[in-house]
Amino acid sequence: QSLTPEQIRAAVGRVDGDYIRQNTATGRDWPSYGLNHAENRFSPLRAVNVDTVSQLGLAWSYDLGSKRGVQATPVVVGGVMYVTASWSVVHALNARTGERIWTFDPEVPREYGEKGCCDVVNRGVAVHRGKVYVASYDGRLFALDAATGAKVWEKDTIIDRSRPYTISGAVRVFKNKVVIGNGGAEYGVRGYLTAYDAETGAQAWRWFSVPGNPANPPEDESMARAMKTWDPAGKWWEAGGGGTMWDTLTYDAELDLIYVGTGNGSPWNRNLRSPAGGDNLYLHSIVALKPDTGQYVWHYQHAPGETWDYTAVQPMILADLTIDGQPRKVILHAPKNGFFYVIDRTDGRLISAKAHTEVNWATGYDNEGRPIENPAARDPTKTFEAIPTAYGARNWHPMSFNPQTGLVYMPVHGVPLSLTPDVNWQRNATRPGAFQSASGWNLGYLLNAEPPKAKPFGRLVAWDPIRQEAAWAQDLGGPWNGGTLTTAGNLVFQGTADARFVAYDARDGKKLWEVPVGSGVVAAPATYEIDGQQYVSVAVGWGGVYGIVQRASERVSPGRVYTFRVGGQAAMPAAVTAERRPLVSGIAYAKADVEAGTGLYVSHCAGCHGVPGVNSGGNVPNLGYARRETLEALPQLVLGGAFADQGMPRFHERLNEAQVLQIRAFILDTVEGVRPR
Ligand SMILES: O=C(O)c1cc(C(=O)O)c2c(n1)C(=O)C(=O)c1cc(C(=O)O)[nH]c1-2
Ligand SMILES: [Ca+2]
Repeated sequence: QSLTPEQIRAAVGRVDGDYIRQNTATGRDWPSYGLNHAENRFSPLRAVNVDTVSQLGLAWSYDLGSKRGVQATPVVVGGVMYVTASWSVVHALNARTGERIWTFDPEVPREYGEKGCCDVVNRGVAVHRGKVYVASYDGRLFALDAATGAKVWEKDTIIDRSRPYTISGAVRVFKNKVVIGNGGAEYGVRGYLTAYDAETGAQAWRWFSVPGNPANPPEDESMARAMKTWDPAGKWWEAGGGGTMWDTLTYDAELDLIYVGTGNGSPWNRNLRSPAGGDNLYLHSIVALKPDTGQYVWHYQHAPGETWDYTAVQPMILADLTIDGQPRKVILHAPKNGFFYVIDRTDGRLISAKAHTEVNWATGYDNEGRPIENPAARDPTKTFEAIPTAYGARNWHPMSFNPQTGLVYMPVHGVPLSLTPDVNWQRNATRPGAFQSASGWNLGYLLNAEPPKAKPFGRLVAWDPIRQEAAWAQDLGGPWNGGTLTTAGNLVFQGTADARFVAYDARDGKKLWEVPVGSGVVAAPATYEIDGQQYVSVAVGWGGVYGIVQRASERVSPGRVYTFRVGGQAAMPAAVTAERRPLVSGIAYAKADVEAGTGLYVSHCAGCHGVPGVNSGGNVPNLGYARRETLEALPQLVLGGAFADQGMPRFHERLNEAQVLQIRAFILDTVEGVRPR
């Protein structure tokens, strides 16, 4: 049952692009993040199917030892599973038994935690010719020996260490090149994608998604063209411009192109970034590049002049569909902005775009493939409650496409947020009331300065991309549910925010099976076969940008991989439940401090700790429910760096004791406002 290093080396040694393509027919392994290069997450395995799914039982579980978000899709080859947990730690497991083979910890300095917007997460590894590749949160890329976890090479992918670049995304390997982007556009960075030789780590190419300083020559023609779509008066290059490529990436072997989705602008607010307007290429676009050189081929920009933290980085799927009687090679794409896009991947032309949920920033698309905008959506003087919000109608949670049913299975959600133009924005200035500005955020908007009116929701939607309409939907109660997997057994698997793992009939959405798991689930499941037995695995661990501050389940177990098979008999691990504490009370505060404390809380604390007392917190505690002793000692804890090992900054250079007491006054006063009487 146990695997020797020789067996592992032989199994992973075989993996390359051809291997991944051949595996598409059998689905025996799960050799890359989205299963195959099309990233459709459709497994041809059918031993687990609508008739047998009710017999699924636990085969094994494995404790990842993490307390923050777990977003990885496990990669499984030849009976070995590679899965990542928070802080970019890699675990190699025997996929038959759950036994640990090795772990690799890149030892991300915990003070790096605040340099990323959205939790210290990692979406997974790539494997190729005997190596495992992972990118760490602090931007280093590692090649590891698949059998031992020993480091083969390491590269610093960050071009400017004075900027808060981070990496959350899963690495991909295409044509013997390791490709990785990065994040940081909430802070102010210039997005780029880099390819490295898989064997040696030597840099092969780099493509920037937005232009740099116009005083310097553009890197290539695509940058020369892009430059004309930005107003130099905005000095966008000082704030980096954004366009970070922090998630989706696919390879089209047929057309020999890679497709990458780009992110939002830095700062968010275009009126400040590029005052004269302009499309601001290549923000919020899908860009086709040549895999050998990184050369630009075409782009499609869904949201010209992006200004709402909308991003095109949400997972793409490649498919061949018959549309109006014609066979079409398409990209299926449902980014944050609420539309579902079908794009011709031979030339980047829009075939169709349809709102799949409530949308108020645009009413539809014109014949040129441009959105018809609602003018209020970028009014420089008024608050706009964009729908969807920056949390997206969808986010990075992977969707799947089942060619048998013709349906795309996507987690859809809404988290309300209002945007008020921040006319006093100054780059990198810490300003009370400017969200997370003390950590270096550069938005150019105030968040929720006016309370939003929308209500949060979450559902699983089965979308027909040809008819551009929903075939069925399941209400999931609240936002931020896991990614999906679909199979030839006509199943859809999804973990939920309220800590369940569920299987549905892919045809009609009927719920067929569910099991409680140890915490809310955000990652997508994987399935594979070993010795004729089909397994279904999901990495569980609540987190991500919404999960930091809120949760939908009181189960708060550490990150864990659960693996199921028909007839599995293992005992489910006991769940850890959040300690139920009352709203904090019994501490005196000065009412006069509340106003100043509100501004400081928003600029220093809100991004991780949420709004005190309105909910019981996410994977970072809500201070409205803190122990009294904690709040009594708040100045020492905050200024002394008591939680530095968990990623909380030591604030002694940013705050003084009087200011921490102002923050505490805000916390306590907010708690009084929500305390039931
Ligand atoms: O602009 C960026 O560079 C960037 C990076 C990331 C990231 O790397 O995780 C996220 C976002 N933006 C973002 O807007 C967002 O909603 C988001 C959610 C998450 C998450 O892991 O839950 N990451 C990110
Ligand atoms: Ca962003």
